[in-house]
Amino acid sequence: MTNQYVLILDFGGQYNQLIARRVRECSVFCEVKPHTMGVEQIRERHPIGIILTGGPASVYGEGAPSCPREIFELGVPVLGICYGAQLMSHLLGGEVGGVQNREYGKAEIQYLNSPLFEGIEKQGVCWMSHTDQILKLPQGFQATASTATCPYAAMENAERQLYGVQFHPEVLHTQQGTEILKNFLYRVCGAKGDWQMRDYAQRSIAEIREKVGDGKVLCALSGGVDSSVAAALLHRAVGRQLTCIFVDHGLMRKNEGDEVEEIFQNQFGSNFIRVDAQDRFLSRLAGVADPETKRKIIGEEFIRVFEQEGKKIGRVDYLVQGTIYPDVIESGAGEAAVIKSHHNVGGLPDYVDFKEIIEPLRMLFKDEVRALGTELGLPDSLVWRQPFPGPGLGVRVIGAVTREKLDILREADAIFRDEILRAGLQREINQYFAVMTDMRSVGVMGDERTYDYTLALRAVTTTDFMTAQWARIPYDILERVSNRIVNEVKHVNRIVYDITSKPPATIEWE
Ligand SMILES: Nc1ncnc2c1ncn2[C@@H]1O[C@H](COP(=O)(O)OP(=O)(O)OP(=O)(O)O)[C@@H](O)[C@H]1O
Ligand SMILES: O=c1[nH]c(=O)c2[nH+]cn([C@@H]3O[C@H](COP(=O)(O)O)[C@@H](O)[C@H]3O)c2[nH]1
Ligand SMILES: NC(=O)CC[C@H](N)C(=O)O
Ligand SMILES: [Mg+2]
Repeated sequence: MTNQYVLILDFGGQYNQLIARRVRECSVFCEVKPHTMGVEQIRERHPIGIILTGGPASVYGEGAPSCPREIFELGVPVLGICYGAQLMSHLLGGEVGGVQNREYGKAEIQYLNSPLFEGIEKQGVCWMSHTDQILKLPQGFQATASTATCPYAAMENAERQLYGVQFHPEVLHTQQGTEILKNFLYRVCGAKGDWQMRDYAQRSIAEIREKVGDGKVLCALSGGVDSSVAAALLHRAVGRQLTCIFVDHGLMRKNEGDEVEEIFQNQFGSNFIRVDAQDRFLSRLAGVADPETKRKIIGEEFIRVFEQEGKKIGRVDYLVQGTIYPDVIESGAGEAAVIKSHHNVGGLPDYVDFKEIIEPLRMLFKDEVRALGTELGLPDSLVWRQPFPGPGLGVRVIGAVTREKLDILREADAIFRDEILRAGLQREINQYFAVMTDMRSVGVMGDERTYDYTLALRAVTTTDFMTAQWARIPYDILERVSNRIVNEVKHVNRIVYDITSKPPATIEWE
């Protein structure tokens, strides 16, 4: 494991994991670490470059997060982004202050000569998100970019290899952002591009082995992409010490439990348990309509089932989950707001009876998890499965969950998925499913009045599931789906198609 290494010091910005992701995209290994890391620890890691992230604080505010001034003396190139650039300026004797024209969103930017901007158009669009800015450059620095309201949109001291940008190159709205980061890595830090997904796999396998030793591990396996990839990693790392556990909570799709059992009972060694926990989940959910409460109940029940089954195997120290980065950020990691409590993060109970939860994919985005799955040799049918949330149909039956509503939803959802498959759209559309609304309306069937449920269809295109577009499914396919559902599924007399993007909506309805 002798990959070149870039250290990202975290000051609490919203886009920090995106920085890490872009660096990985440039084939360079990196880690995000707290800004409190000491200089000695930093030195020991021999970084080829250091990136200081953005963050919500003001450098001159009380208790503002900082980093040791010595990192600018290590002879290692440093790139400060937004707060990171302001901090660099502040620590090196420049001046930072609030300005009237806070810049938020896209801005026209003019780039000057700099290794960071080599090979890119001098006029471009960047993404800004700040209320403070650098008012006076530290000694030895010069401005290398500007916008209408921000004269020091970039600064550098090329001799000392210190660079700062006020804008966010990691956000795709910054047209040449990836190029700029690449320039920092390759032209300034001397990166060779010696990192690949394969290295991520090897590194995590080694780390898992070291942590687990000869202990036993229980892997929560849903049959979905994330947990399959996590299980594959674990199986490589600890072989027969691994048991995979699949919980049928009664909120699975049509035939899903049997399909998962069939695929996985011999996939990662033969230690596979299927638990029928339908009654306990459904009875705890009875009459509960609030989405967050439902999610928390499901999150807790999952853990209690894992604990119980763990005890049956003997002493199990580690629980593995296929948690990925969007689950973490939406559940309100660090400074971020809670959007919804993913069952495996924000929905976890306070007390969990395992020594540790291992989440080897916690920092990865969905498309990176897929790449890793392919790297580990998982079949395409698994790697490209559409995601299915842990709380399952529990968050797709709006309001209180009943067996009747679940049954209706299962049938309708199966028809929708079947038609998408028949139309060959399953790769193009990244997630598609039916939602059982909590609403009934009047219809007419066979000359008779009906008063039945409204069912919604949801389909989106996305790469990272953090933002999404509603899918433009051809009308004739929608029509066929609608006809089939109303004809084949009792108690549904109206179908609607969800045409909202994320944001402002989310992909799931609850
Ligand atoms: N029915 C289940 N039985 C056991 N574990 C589960 C179940 N559902 C979810 N989990 C656990 O919760 C984690 C998060 O669920 P999530 O749906 O995000 O991931 P996934 O099912 O592995 O992948 P995908 O996003 O493709 O559905 C899973 O990785 C798995 O560890
Ligand atoms: O395992 C999960 N546990 C959850 O609690 C959960 N909630 C949403 N999702 C999935 O996450 C992606 C983004 O969904 P939202 O736009 O609805 O937040 C979509 O792919 C959702 O299906 C979940 N997955
Ligand atoms: N995005 C950022 O890093 C913001 C930095 C600082 N809080 C500002 O408002 O200017
Ligand atoms: Mg899932």
